[in-house]
Amino acid sequence: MRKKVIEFRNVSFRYGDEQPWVLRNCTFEIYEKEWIAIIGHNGSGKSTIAKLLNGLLSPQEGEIIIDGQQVNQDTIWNIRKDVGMVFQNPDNQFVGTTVQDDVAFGMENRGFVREEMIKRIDETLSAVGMQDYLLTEPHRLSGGQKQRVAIASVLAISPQVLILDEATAMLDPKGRKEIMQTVSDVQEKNDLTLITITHDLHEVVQAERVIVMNNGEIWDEALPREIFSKKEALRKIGLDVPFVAILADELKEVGIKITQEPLNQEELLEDLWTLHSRT
Ligand SMILES: Nc1ncnc2c1ncn2[C@@H]1O[C@H](COP(=O)(O)OP(=O)(O)OP(=O)(O)O)[C@@H](O)[C@H]1O
Repeated sequence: MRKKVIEFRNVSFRYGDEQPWVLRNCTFEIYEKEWIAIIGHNGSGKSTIAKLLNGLLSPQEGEIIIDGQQVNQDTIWNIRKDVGMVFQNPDNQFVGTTVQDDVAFGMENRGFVREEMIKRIDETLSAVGMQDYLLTEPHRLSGGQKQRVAIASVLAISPQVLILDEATAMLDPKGRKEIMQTVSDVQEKNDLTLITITHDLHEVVQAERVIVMNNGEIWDEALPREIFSKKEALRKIGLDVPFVAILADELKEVGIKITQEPLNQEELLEDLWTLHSRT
């Protein structure tokens, strides 16, 4: 049985006493080494969940438990070591004048010894393919390279949980794909629990489980295939479905017997190929 790493218990949150609730009675669990995608329309509360997870915000109601510890003022520093976050805009995340200074920063704050820091800078930058840029100034990097360095900086403090909050949103499709490949590799190598908050459907189908937010509430929680089979309902709450799923429906309408809800082109082609070989 997998270990529970994150637990939201009846969490409600608002940004001020006079403000509307932006999360209402949210309950979910996330297990070690799981890859969870959180999706939902703009303003549905996804980033607020991320900020609650590493203690940037505290809920007015309910409890958040991370690796057995309730998130509160006493546990916050331990929890920030356990939960690393990468945001949308890489330029807001740099503090060092060179790539290596930047990766060192989080470790310096946590009192790592120099030899360990050098080892981790080397390991984490190699893991994201940026080992040749140690002395480069961050502003000279491309968007994708900046996000790689941001990921290395987070990995350097060995978190259990990595949260990517729209971390690929500013990249082109090729850059997105490359970053997600890197993320998937580091997740596997470091046994990370991964939470990706995203509007990108390619990222969503890669996850093991999807949490769908709607107006601050959990609307559904299921495998990507189950989620994307609810096409009409998803559209009603302002979400897209993968093109390949729409195409599969249209093929069914003209009498082609698609057997499963495809998540990508390969699955649809495989299905069509099997049908073709039977006829
Ligand atoms: N600092 C803040 N002060 C007041 N309200 C806020 C603040 N940050 C977010 N909100 C509001 O809280 C609600 C949820 O915002 P949140 O950023 O969590 O949504 P989201 O699902 O991540 O949206 P998006 O997909 O646009 O990033 C929105 O109505 C937003 O306007």
